[in-house]
Amino acid sequence: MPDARAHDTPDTPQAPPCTLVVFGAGGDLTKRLLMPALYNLAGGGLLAEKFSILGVDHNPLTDDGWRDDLTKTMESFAGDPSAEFHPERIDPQPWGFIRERLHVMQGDFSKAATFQDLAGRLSGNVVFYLAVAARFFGPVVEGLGKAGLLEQSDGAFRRVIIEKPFGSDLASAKALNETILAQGDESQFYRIDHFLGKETVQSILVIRFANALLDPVWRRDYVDHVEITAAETIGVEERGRFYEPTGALRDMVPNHLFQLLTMVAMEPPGSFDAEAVRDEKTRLVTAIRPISPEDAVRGQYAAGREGGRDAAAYRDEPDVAEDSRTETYVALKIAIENERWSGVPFYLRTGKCLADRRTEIAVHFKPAPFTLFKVKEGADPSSNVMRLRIDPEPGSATRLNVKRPGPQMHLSAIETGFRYADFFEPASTVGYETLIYDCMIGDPTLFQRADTIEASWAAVDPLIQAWTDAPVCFYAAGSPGPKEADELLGRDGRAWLPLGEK
Ligand SMILES: NC(=O)C1=CN([C@@H]2O[C@H](COP(=O)(O)OP(=O)(O)OC[C@H]3O[C@@H](n4cnc5c(N)ncnc54)[C@H](OP(=O)(O)O)[C@@H]3O)[C@@H](O)[C@H]2O)C=CC1
Ligand SMILES: O=C1O[C@H](COP(=O)(O)O)[C@@H](O)[C@H](O)[C@H]1O
Repeated sequence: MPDARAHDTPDTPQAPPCTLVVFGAGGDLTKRLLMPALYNLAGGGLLAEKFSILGVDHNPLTDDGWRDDLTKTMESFAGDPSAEFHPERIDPQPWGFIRERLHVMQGDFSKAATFQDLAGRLSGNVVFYLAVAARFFGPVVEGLGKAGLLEQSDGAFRRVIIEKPFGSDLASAKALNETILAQGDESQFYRIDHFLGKETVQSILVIRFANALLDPVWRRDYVDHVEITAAETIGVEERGRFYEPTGALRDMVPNHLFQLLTMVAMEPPGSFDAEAVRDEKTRLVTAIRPISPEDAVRGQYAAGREGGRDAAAYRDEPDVAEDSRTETYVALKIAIENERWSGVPFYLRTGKCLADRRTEIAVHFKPAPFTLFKVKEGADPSSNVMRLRIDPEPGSATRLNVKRPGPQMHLSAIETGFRYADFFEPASTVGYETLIYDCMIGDPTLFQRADTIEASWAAVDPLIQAWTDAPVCFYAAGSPGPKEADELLGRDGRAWLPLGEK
């Protein structure tokens, strides 16, 4: 069954009628993520009868051909646990709803004729989805602007969803913002970060601000340090061409990891108004002290063992140079210069081909102040750690000390927590449902504003500059990462939570 749990509560209104124009109709994102998301929205009854989809691609597709291709792809997901989206079966009703609304036109993104052609076909509300390589973001928005397709008249909206990566450094992100904002207003542009479509990421603000138990201790007086991990077991697979000039820092840090950082560290906004939330995010990112190369580790996977099999080195992957210095791993120590977090280090790590697939935030609290329970030298009670688990098993776990049963006052550290799956039905959503729906209803809360993106690039720019031609530290595929990353925390008398263990 399609699953639009995020929206299928009775008070969730249907999105207004609109045309979704998908640039990159024949692409991977369209097949693997956009179509499942639309299917789920249709299943939740959240798309209007007058909703339609118009694909644009330079490949010669026909309406029937595109419909058949997408039907086959959707059906191939059913029951395939390796697919991002794998319902038990594809329900013909919502898929039929989407299928009959699919239309496609051939067009080159770099040709003005494509946009003139589009202008002849569109009226009313339109969301343009740029499921295209980043080099086309600027040209497509310029094409739309010059053809008058971003003019909002007679109460109709024209909005543009822009995929990632948004720029490759501060200068390019600024230039891209300038290009797009010359064609329309900030309120028309929805810069996507798919981490914000994850239910558990959105839940961080609820956990922080809706629990009186946590809110007062979420600050430097009680928090010792925070770890943010986005570890993957997969390598770059077939994406070497994209990954070589990109690397782990650009691919994951100023976007996904900083979004997690803002959720866990921002001040409470005055309201859940989109601009109030985004103002606080920008304020937080702006408070990051420029990251010094001494507080950063860049690694690259060498050959190793992963999942009981030999795993290739990054340099042996397709489309990767044999002497590549692109990093597939980053570890950072970040300082936030504000009243709440001054003196509390935030350690971030992300990488490919690691020992574990895990996205989580671990808040390490300071030790209890009183040593009443210090049983013997070196046997202090463990510090409390609250782990907000995002992937692969959403939930949370908190380490507490309890008395071990027995005549003596001996302590044990236990973990108490919850798994979303124990309380809510498992979702087969892909995360893009929320984002597409929010754009249709004009709610930009979960999208990146121009100033947040620029502040994020500004924070990592010193590293990008310092790392041009810098060597990488190697780590074996399937390992927890380079030893230099352990030393980064070791210098501060701390250690990462181990990867490869629960
Ligand atoms: N795929 C994914 O899982 C994810 C992708 N993204 C982002 O989404 C965007 C799209 O990615 P993805 O779907 O993988 O990209 P693809 O290259 O698979 O899709 C782009 C589509 O546009 C077509 N195209 C290329 N050049 C032109 C042109 N000049 N005029 C018209 N059509 C053209 C391509 O055709 P052809 O194949 O012939 O070149 C292809 O069909 C990127 O920005 C990516 O970073 C973000 C997160 C995940
Ligand atoms: O955007 C990206 O994210 C994925 C990781 O996302 P997840 O939702 O699977 O955790 C990463 O693999 C990819 O390199 C990056 O471009």
